[in-house]
Amino acid sequence: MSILNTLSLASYGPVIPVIVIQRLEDAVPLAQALVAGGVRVLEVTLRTSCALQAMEAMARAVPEAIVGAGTLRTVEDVRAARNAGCQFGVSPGFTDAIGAACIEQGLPLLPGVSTASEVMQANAAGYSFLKLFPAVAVGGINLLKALGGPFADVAFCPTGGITLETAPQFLSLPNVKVCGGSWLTPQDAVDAGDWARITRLAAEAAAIKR
Ligand SMILES: O=C(O)C(=O)C[C@H](O)[C@H](O)COP(=O)(O)O
Repeated sequence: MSILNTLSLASYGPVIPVIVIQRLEDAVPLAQALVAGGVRVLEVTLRTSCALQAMEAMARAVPEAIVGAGTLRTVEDVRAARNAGCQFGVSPGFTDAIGAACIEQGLPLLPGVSTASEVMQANAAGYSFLKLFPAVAVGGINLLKALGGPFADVAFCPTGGITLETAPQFLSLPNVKVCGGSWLTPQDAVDAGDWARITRLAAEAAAIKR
């Protein structure tokens, strides 16, 4: 399945889990656990050395999963994510180089921004669905409401500091289509192979009303 634009990712559910894979062998059971809980869009951060292999393994073994690469920081990261078969990319911030590389290589990008100037820079490069990162630290709900004035046509995926309890407040804003968060995949649960707990966390997140 190919995703035409990143905004369509929001149609799969209210939360995109931000995943850090430390051990390659955890990748497939973790993806299976999230999908079993009703969460299909998975952002795997490029923060670890096995991340690219983890994405490939998830995409191959769990066809219901829509696997994307997070933490894209360079043009090389974009190329690597594309080669690993990722269906979308997410960057913590925005540069014209990342924006252009994703368009050139056909990788739908959810670029990160945290200021009005960065929103304008991303818009100028053709992006109007943006990750607000780190969402809570840069102003959270108040910032999103304020950005909704001048940027009424821009949609956001706030990520950074959001929890199961606070996600509904974010999702009630007209310019928030989906939230990102790492709370669905706590490191201690992954380390312990507690996939049932991750399925429960995924099911709770998938059930959030928006
Ligand atoms: O690694 C990346 O690419 C990031 O952009 C950072 C993550 O999106 C946030 O760290 C998730 O935030 P928490 O849900 O507060 O853990």
